[in-house]
Amino acid sequence: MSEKVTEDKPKQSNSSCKNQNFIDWDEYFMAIAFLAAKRSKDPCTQVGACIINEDKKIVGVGYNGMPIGCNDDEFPWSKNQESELDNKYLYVCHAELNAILNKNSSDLKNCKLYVGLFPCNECAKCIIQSGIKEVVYLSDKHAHKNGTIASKRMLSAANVKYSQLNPKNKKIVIDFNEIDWDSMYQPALSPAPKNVS
Ligand SMILES: O=c1ccn([C@H]2C[C@H](O)[C@@H](COP(=O)(O)O)O2)c(=O)[nH]1
Ligand SMILES: [Zn+2]
Repeated sequence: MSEKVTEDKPKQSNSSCKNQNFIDWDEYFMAIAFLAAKRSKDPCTQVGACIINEDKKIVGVGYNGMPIGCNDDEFPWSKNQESELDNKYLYVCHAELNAILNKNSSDLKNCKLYVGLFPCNECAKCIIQSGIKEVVYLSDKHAHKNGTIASKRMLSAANVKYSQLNPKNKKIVIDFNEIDWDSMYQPALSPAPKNVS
């Protein structure tokens, strides 16, 4: 199975009547990162990450969650408890780390990572060591924090490019009913079969 990697700009309408309402590659991979984030049990911040190779094939997806075997009903999700041991930070695996560890290819050399939030310094180290060469992120809300500043220093030193995505589509809705729309709302286009007993 291999789909053709095509130019991702929606073209002007032409006689082929193809759907003009498709999302571009960046939006597609970022949306997959966001969909993965929906699996996160973190009540405050759900982060997802999606890694693609040079052929635009997805080679890893992950979200922030407790390590395997660490029950996410038992480990804490708080962030403001007095004891550090009662807060999530010492335990939770970050989305980028999970996406890297979930890889389904032999290595991640020259891959590109899409992530909702700019990677922290610990994730930056994993990104660099894995061979990923580019990071595309959406939010840089922790830009002022030392962790983010250190992360950017390391990524730049290691020649890992990073850029903020400004998606054309600010919202992408997934509606499971859509698959039946042609028959439900356009009966004239798909008339009921004749002579069906
Ligand atoms: O690079 C990162 C940074 C953070 N995360 C995860 C880790 C935590 O589950 C949340 C951050 O929680 P806050 O309540 O917003 O402090 O985000 C990540 O996956 N990747
Ligand atoms: Zn991180």
